[in-house]
Amino acid sequence: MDWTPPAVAPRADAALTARLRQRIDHLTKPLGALGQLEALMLQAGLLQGRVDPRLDAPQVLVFAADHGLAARGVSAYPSDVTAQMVENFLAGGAAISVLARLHGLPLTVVDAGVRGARAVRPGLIVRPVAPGGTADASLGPAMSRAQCVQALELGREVVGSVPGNALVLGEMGIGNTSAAALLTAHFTGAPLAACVGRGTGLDDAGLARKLEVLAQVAQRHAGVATPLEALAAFGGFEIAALAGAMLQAAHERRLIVVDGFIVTAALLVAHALRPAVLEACVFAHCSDEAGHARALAHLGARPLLALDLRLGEGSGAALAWPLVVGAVALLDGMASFDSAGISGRDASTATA
Ligand SMILES: O=C(O)c1ccc[n+]([C@@H]2O[C@H](COP(=O)([O-])O)[C@@H](O)[C@H]2O)c1
Ligand SMILES: Cc1cc2nc[nH]c2cc1C
Repeated sequence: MDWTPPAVAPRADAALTARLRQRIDHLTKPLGALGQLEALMLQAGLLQGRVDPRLDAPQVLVFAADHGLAARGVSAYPSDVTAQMVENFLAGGAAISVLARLHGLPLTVVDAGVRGARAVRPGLIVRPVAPGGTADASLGPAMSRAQCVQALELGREVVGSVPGNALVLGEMGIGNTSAAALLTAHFTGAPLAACVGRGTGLDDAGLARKLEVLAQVAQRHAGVATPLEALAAFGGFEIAALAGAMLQAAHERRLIVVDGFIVTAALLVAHALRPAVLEACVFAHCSDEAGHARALAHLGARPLLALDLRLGEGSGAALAWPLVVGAVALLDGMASFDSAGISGRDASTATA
């Protein structure tokens, strides 16, 4: 499949790493006492190429699309809910709407292929790759090669159209834990059964049926070779757009706050194409959905939170956002041992 991802070069800057480490270690706290936030400080500084990273015009982007495979009864909810939730996002009543408002983050919803027609409004980008969503992956590829490239490019363009240097990414799409499970099994090598979960809340019988259907889909597409072939085989448009968005964001050295299972599945694709995309990624939480922990382990990721969330729509990433803000603010605003006249560790050994 012909598509060249944007360049995402790894940046191993030993001098800047040493300066950041020095700065972090001299803040007025016991060495290492800010734990994972110190790793975040270092990451933000390296990403931006400066010892004093800043968060500028952060944005929430939620990519939405429908899945043909939903017709096979793999979700606890009907596909209609995708379009209905898009309206809820825009009306301000969804979890992500509340959290984005709370944190002063502009929310943009991207219709990458949600069933039904909708008018363009502020906060909504309508760019369906196919108006009805993806095709049923149990019958053939969820999307054509051309559609796959179109969705990847959509994600890139959306990122290019919004300001700022940090993105909180989410998704919405009934059936998309199925696509995410298939992608996770494909990219991590974990057994499919370990990657398939209850999604929106299937009962035991529903989960067994979902696993049966997904095993057929995996079997049908067992020959997929490249990352883009896997993405096209399993879908969906919102996942492909997210992969494109993450690659573009990493290319521009924007910070990406990764939400749950589905956004991480999109990252598996992006990572397979450009491994250095991880340098831009902050992992918000470990979802309750089976398979997310596998994907995170494959990426060597350590998420900030574990709240048993399984909502999606960027809600976990928005909940973790204040931790990112906190880390950057602490790096910027805390006094150093020298500036505050506080005795460092060396003083205790000197008097011992
Ligand atoms: O982000 C997650 O980890 C997550 C886990 C389970 C479900 N979801 C959300 O639920 C929808 C997909 O669930 P399902 O059962 O329809 O495949 C989709 O809109 C996701 O945003 C999201
Ligand atoms: C109501 C509802 C809200 C959601 N938000 C993200 N996925 C969702 C799935 C459902 C069913």
